[in-house]
Amino acid sequence: MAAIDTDRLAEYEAATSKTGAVMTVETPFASALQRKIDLKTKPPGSLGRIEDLAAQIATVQKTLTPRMETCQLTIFAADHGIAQEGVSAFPAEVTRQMVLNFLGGGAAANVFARSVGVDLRVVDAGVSGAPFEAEGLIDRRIAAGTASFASGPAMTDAQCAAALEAGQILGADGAWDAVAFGEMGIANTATAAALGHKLTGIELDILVGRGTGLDESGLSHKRAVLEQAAARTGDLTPAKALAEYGGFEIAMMAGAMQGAAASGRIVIVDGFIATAAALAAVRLRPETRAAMVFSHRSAEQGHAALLGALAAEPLLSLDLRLGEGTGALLAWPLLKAAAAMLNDMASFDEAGVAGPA
Ligand SMILES: O=C(O)c1ccc[n+]([C@@H]2O[C@H](COP(=O)([O-])O)[C@@H](O)[C@H]2O)c1
Ligand SMILES: Cc1cc2nc[nH]c2cc1C
Repeated sequence: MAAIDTDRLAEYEAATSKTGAVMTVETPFASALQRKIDLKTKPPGSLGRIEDLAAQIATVQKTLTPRMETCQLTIFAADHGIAQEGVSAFPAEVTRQMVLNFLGGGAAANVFARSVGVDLRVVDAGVSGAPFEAEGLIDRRIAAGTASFASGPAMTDAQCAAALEAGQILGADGAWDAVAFGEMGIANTATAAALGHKLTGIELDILVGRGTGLDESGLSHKRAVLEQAAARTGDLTPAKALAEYGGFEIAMMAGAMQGAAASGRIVIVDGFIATAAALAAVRLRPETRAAMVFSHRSAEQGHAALLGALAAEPLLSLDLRLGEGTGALLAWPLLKAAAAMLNDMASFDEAGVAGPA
């Protein structure tokens, strides 16, 4: 199956614990951090995963007083040649129409972003048709959609490298305490399943799901299309897998995750497609994993398996399957609360509360 660079995998595994939280290696910083958490007025460990989250945020920001006040969501949009094979319940035009909906402020991502105080921007990574003339859209178009990976590579190596690079720059700009990435692309659950399969060797039967709502026969057809497409190639390096079976929004999001992690930011990972992008980012640069917070477990069938491949334990499980970064937005308040716990909660000494007997 897909070739995994075992040297780099060891590096990645060393950076993560089984729960997906950053492993606390015994350093003076890690000890001081654990002590600070344990001295808060609560039985040790009683804030559960919020304690792990606080520790991860502090470790990524390299401070015992992390800031978690501002967050930006970037939505990457692109079209997929594989949509021509009838693998989605919706027509490909919806990608373009939803970009306009994001710009008009009417999509779920806009509504959630406003409700949790997150900034939102939209990037055209490669939507079919002519370039948009709409104001407010960031144009990083690689091409007007990928080619169908049923019959050949989705994109050239040069297009893949350009998408990763554009993403790296976007992921590192601004001055946000955390960044989240969402996507919009009809048929991109097919792309994410094929890419996930090539990156991990997990069977397509496990990774292929209903996406926007395929019925039983649609699902069988999608599986058959993807089985055939996957059989076109053998083992692939992560970069080749991304070019052969990826999408422009997925490659750009993978680059953005790398850029954000490299600049010391927390990266909030959304659903199934975003997790496929996260997997590509980590396979290409294992150190990216330490910055990732997995927001939720999508209802899309293959998401649990992809999360498992990243040793990731998501914060929420709400049966979402929308994408757009909606799950990441809903998890954002938990990150704020975790940092606030570390910064503002009284210690036993400060509050005059007796510690454990
Ligand atoms: O994020 C998820 O877990 C998720 C699961 C299913 C569908 N989606 C969204 O639905 C679109 C892809 O679905 P499909 O059926 O066209 O492959 C794409 O725009 C995604 O944002 C997203
Ligand atoms: C309407 C619609 C909105 C979406 N948002 C993300 N993926 C989507 C797919 C559809 C079909």
